[in-house]
Amino acid sequence: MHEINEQQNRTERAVLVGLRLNKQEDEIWTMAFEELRGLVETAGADVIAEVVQNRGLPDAATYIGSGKLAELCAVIEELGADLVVFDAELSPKHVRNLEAALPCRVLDRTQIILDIFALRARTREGKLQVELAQLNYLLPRLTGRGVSMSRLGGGVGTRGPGETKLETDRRYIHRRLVELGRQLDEVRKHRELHRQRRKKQEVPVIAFVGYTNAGKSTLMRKIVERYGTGSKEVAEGRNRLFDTLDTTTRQVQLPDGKTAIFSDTVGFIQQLPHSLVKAFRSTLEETAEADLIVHVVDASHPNCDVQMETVYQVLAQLDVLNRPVLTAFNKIDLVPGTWIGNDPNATETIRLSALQGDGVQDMMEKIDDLVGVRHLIVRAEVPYKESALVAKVYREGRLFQEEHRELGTFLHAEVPQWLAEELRAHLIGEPQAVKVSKQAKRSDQMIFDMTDSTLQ
Ligand SMILES: Nc1nc2c(ncn2[C@@H]2O[C@H](COP(=O)(O)OP(=O)(O)OP(=O)(O)O)[C@@H](O)[C@H]2O)c(=O)[nH]1
Ligand SMILES: [Mg+2]
Repeated sequence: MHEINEQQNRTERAVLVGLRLNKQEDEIWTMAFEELRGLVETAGADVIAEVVQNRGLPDAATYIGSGKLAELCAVIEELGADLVVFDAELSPKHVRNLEAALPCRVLDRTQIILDIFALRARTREGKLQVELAQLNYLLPRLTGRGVSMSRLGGGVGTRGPGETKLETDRRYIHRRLVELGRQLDEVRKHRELHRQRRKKQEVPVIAFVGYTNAGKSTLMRKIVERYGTGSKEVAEGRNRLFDTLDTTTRQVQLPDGKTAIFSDTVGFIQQLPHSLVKAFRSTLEETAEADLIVHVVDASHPNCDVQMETVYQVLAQLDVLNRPVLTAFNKIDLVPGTWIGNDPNATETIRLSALQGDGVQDMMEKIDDLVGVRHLIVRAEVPYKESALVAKVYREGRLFQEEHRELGTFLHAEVPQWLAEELRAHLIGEPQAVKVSKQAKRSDQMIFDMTDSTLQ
C-alpha cells in the first residue's frame, strides 16, 4: 500500500505494546491486539516488534511496569524503532512519563485511530469532526508537553487538519473548539433540512451499520449498481480499516417500486475513542435515525460475535435500538455452506455475498417488507412536561391534528412504529397500521439524492 523509500520517506517502524489484564478473556484480548496491528499498518507504519505484559492493573505512572519498560527501551534501541504504540488510551500522566523514559515517539490507540480518520476525512463536516476530536484529545495532554509538541508535524499520529495549529497554546485551542462547534452546527442545520424534506416525502431511509471491514460499502455498491436511480457513483470497498468515513447516501428503487434512500457510513470498532464518538455523534445518529438498520456482519471473521456485540453497544449508546434490524451475514462465499448465523437482536437475518451478489435480491425483498408496514396512525395525549416527545412527532411523523388540552397536547398523527412505541403510555385507543402506498413514490423526477458533496 505504501512504498518504502529508504532515503526520504522511510516507512516508520513501530513497536506495539500490549497490557493483558488478568480479568480479560484471551480471545477478546488477542482480537483487540491484532486489530491494533491492523490499525497501525493502516496508518502507514510497519510493525517490527510486540511487547506484551500480563498484569492485574496498569501501572499508575507508566502503564506497564518498570521492568517491562526497561525491556521496551532496549527493544526500541536495538531495532531502531521510530515509535511505540500502546494498546489503550493513555492518560496525560502516562504520556508524560513514557515520553521522558523512551527514546522515540509515544502514541496510543486513540491517536492512531484519530490519525486514520484524519487521513480519510474528505468532506468539510468530516474534517471538522476529526479536528474537533483531535483537539479534545489533545487539550488535557498539553501541560508539560511544550517541548514534545514540536515533535508533531510529520509521520504517523501527527496528521490532521489541525496539525499546524497544534503548536499554539491552550487558549487558541479553546477558541478553535468554539469555532468548530459553530461551523459544525451550520453543516448540521443544512443536513437537517434535507432530512426534513425526506421525511415529508415519506422516503424510507435504510442505513448500513457494522464493524469496520464488514462489507458495507461493497454491499452499497452492488445495490446501487443494480437498483440505483440517482447517482451511481460509489467508491469501491477496500480491505482496510475505516475505509469509509463520510456518509454516502444514494437513491434506490425497491422491488415493489418504492423509492428508498440507502446510506453507508463509518464502521465501528471495539473501544471507539470517546472523543470520536462525541465528535461523530451527529453523523452516526443520522444514520441510525433510519427507518431500518441493516447490520452488515463479516460472517467469515473468527470473532464475528464480538464484532456484532460491539456494534450493538455503539447503537445502544446512540439510543437507536428501538427500530427493526435486518442482520446481513455477509461474505458467505468464504464460510462453509452449513454455517448458520444467529443474532438475537435482529428482527430478521439473511445470508449474502455482497461481492458476488448472492442473496442481494432476497435482501431487497426483505427490506421491502420491513419498511412497508411500519407507519402507524395514533391518537395520543402527551403531558406538557414531555414536550420532547411532541417535537419528535413533528420531526418524524405527519401531523393531522393537534390540540392543547387541559392535561397535555392531543395529537392525531402518522408516525413510525418505533415512535408509536415511545408514545405508548399516552395513546388513546389502539394504533392503526398504514401501508406506504406502493406506487406513490414512483416518480420520474429525482426525489432526493443527497451526497456529501452538497455539504462541501
Ligand atoms: N469474499 C468476500 N469479500 C467481501 C465481501 N464483501 C466485502 N468483501 C471484502 O471485504 C473488504 C471490506 O469491504 P468494505 O465494503 O470496504 O467494508 P466496509 O464495511 O465498508 O468497511 P469500512 O468502510 O472500513 O467500515 C473488501 O476487501 C471487500 O472486497 C463478500 O461478500 N465476500
Ligand atoms: Mg466502507
